[in-house]
Order: sequence, then structure tokens, then C-alpha cells
Amino acid sequence: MIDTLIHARWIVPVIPEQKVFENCSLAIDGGKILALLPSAEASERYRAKEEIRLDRHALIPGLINTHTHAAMTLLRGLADDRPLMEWLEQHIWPAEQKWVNPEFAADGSRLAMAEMLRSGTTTFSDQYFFPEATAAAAREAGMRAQIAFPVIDFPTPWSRDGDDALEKGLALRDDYRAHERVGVVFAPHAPYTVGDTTLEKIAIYAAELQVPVQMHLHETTSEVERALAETGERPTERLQRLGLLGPQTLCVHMTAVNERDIELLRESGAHVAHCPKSNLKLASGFCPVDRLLAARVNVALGTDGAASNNSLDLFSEAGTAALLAKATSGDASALPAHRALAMATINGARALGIEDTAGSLEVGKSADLAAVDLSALEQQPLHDPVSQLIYTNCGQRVTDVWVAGRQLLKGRQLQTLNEVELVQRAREWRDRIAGLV
Ligand SMILES: CSC[C@H]1O[C@@H](n2cnc3c(O)ncnc32)[C@H](O)[C@@H]1O
Ligand SMILES: [Zn+2]
Repeated sequence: MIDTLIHARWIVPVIPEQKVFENCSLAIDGGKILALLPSAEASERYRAKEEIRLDRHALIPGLINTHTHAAMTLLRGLADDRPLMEWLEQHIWPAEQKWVNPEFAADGSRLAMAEMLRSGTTTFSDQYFFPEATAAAAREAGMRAQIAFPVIDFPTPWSRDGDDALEKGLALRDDYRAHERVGVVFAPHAPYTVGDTTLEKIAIYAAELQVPVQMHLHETTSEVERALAETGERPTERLQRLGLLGPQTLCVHMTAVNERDIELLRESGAHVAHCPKSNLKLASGFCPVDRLLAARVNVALGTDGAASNNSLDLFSEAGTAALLAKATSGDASALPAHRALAMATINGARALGIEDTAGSLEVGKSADLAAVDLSALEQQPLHDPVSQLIYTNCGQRVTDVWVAGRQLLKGRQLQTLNEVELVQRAREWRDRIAGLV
């Protein structure tokens, strides 16, 4: 007797690579994957408390969004169509200064989790103010989360300076030390908001505690040019000098990279969070995914916040990444569908340091799963399920999602979050921000 047996038309485990199993089943017990085997055999071997038939579906590992600012859902559409620094300095930072508080972070994070679950994401890495609120929201909703607490040298709604942020963030890390799904890591915001002294402290703590670090890096050409003009050093070189580039470092964006930057990433084992839609919308530049992958740098995917995307649908991000890689390299085979799916799953798990737990449907890993209904007209005819998953807007076709074997989305209905309440709260924030109340 086991907990759950899921029979699916297709199962795409991601590892082994390029494999698609037909008419197979996933046996789940104690929140973990017990076996992946032909359905006929599964029915003979196991009896389950719950048996689920997904006759029109592909069952895949839950997607992993390696970079977002969840609570920014409440700023979606507030200041569209502007370049990064104008967007941040003239619109987003003033709005955050005025509106962001623990209630904003909790409401915005819940809205984000609902959107992510409804599009197949089971894990997210979040960098935002009041990380305590996002951590609590993830704990309550049942999602897997890496809470990357923000460190900035100037005053923010959450912290007075870098030292204050470190103190609060490390206390939060202590609170979650033993948590199975929620981890807490460092997020120095960007090279232009954090000085060497604070970065050196983070490097020491991160090495001592063996804690990952994520940072916006090389987001635009002007970030790199400004750093060169002011210090003679490229931001990636600076991180390496400060001891911050290593196998636990996640570099977010990485447009405007040269061969030396790629070499530093490769040598250090650092990871890249590619956020193609945010880069396109803010006209930030292009991350050379084909060159990074060729250099064996691990490249994962992130949506960035909903104010610069404006969606948290990682299927859409994977499709955009695949198309963009072809366009920027002039090579239609630069990023095939299977590799794009790997970026959205196992590469994300590697980037967050959770590859022993998530990112593929392998025996012993956590049952973090998404089921996608591939029977709609827009997915016909179906020659290759993985092609449909990446190229045919599958985010809205996600029907069911599990994290650690617990069902969080059932027939597109959220099980741990209240959709009606979330929409109501979002409308209230819209009215407040628009000055209607
Ligand atoms: C320190 S909390 C996160 C901080 O980052 C801001 N932000 C959102 N998107 C981006 C981006 O693409 N580059 C740099 N900073 C970004 C967010 O508004 C918060 O202030
Ligand atoms: Zn970001």
C-alpha cells in the first residue's frame, strides 16, 4: 500500500535526458518518488490510497523559477515600456518606498504563488523586501521556496543599510534552518547598490555557512560600462576578486558578457539565471545562452518580477528562451525543446543547490510534479509532447500540481490558496496605489 499512484499518457522525467515514457505510472510514498514503471505493471505491484488517471496529460517535474520578486505582482503594469534604470529609479523604487510593507509582501507573494502554481511552477527563488512574509506565505501554501534576502547598502523599506539587512536575513535563516521546503540565502541586490565592504562580509558568511548567493549581474551594457569607467573592473571580475564567484553563486541576467566573463563562470562553477522576457521588456540585452551552454555553464530560467515581464509563467519563459537563442545565435538548433525544458527544471534545481531533491522524476526525489493537459485543439496534432510543452503556451494547460507529494492544484483549482480572496486583495492594492481610497 502506497500513498499515490499516478498513471499518465506521457511522463517526461527530464533525467534521463530526452526520454519520454508512454502509458507509464509514478508511484509516490511519503512525499517521494518510489518508482516510474509501465502502468500495467504498476497496477499489479501497488495498491494506493489515491489513484489518479491522467489520460490526456504529460506528467513532468514541477518547474523551477530561479529568479523572481514575488510581491511585485502588485506592481504589475504600473510602469511599462521603460529601460531598466529609468524604470527602477523613477518609478519602481519610489513606489516601493511608499507602498511596500509586510502586508504588501504577504499579499503579493500569495498572488504570485497562485499564478506560479497555475502554470506548473513548484519551486521559486525570491528576492524581495520583508522576506519573512514571503517565507511564511510559502510555508503556509506548501510551495518549495528559496528566500534570497535582499542586501542593499542604502535605506530600503525593509533595512537601514547592508549590516541591518544581514542581521535580519541571518535571523530569518536561523528560523528556517530545519525547514524541509523553505531555505534562506543571500541576495546582494546588484553591483551598483552594494559596495565591496558588504560584499566581502557576504563572501565570508556564505563560505562559512555554505549558503548560496544570488545577485543581479551584467543586466545591461551600461552597468558593465559604468563599472569599467568607475573602477576599471567588470562586475564579474569584481565578484571573483571578492571571493563571491563559486558553485553556490547564481548570477541573474548575464547579458553583456565577453569571453573572459564566460571563462570566469565556467572556472568557478557559478550558475546563470536567464530571464529572457524581462531582458526583452526592459530592453536590457541578450544573454548568450548558446555560448554559456557550450562552455558547460549551468543556465536556468527566471521570470524576474511581474512588473518587468509581466507574467510568472515559466512555460512562457522557456518558449521565449528557446526562440530567442535561435534568433540571437542565427542557429535554429541553439536551444531545442528538450534542453529548454531541462533549463526550466533540472538546471534550476542545480542553480538553487536542490538537485538531490527536485528537478527531475527520479526515484528518491521529492514528488514535485506538474500535469499538463495536451488534448486541446491548440496542441493538435501531437507528434512530440515536449515540442508542445515548450512551443504551444502550455502554462494555461496545467491542471494538477504536487509539491512533496501534496496536491496544491487539482483540476486547476488551488488547494491551499483562496483564489477569490487573492483577486479581491489585489484589487484593493490597485485602488490604494491608484489613490482611489
Ligand atoms: C532588493 S529587493 C529587489 C529589488 O530589486 C528590484 N528589481 C526588480 N527587478 C529588477 C531588475 O531586473 N534589476 C534590478 N533590480 C530589480 C526590485 O524592484 C527591488 O527593489
Ligand atoms: Zn530581478
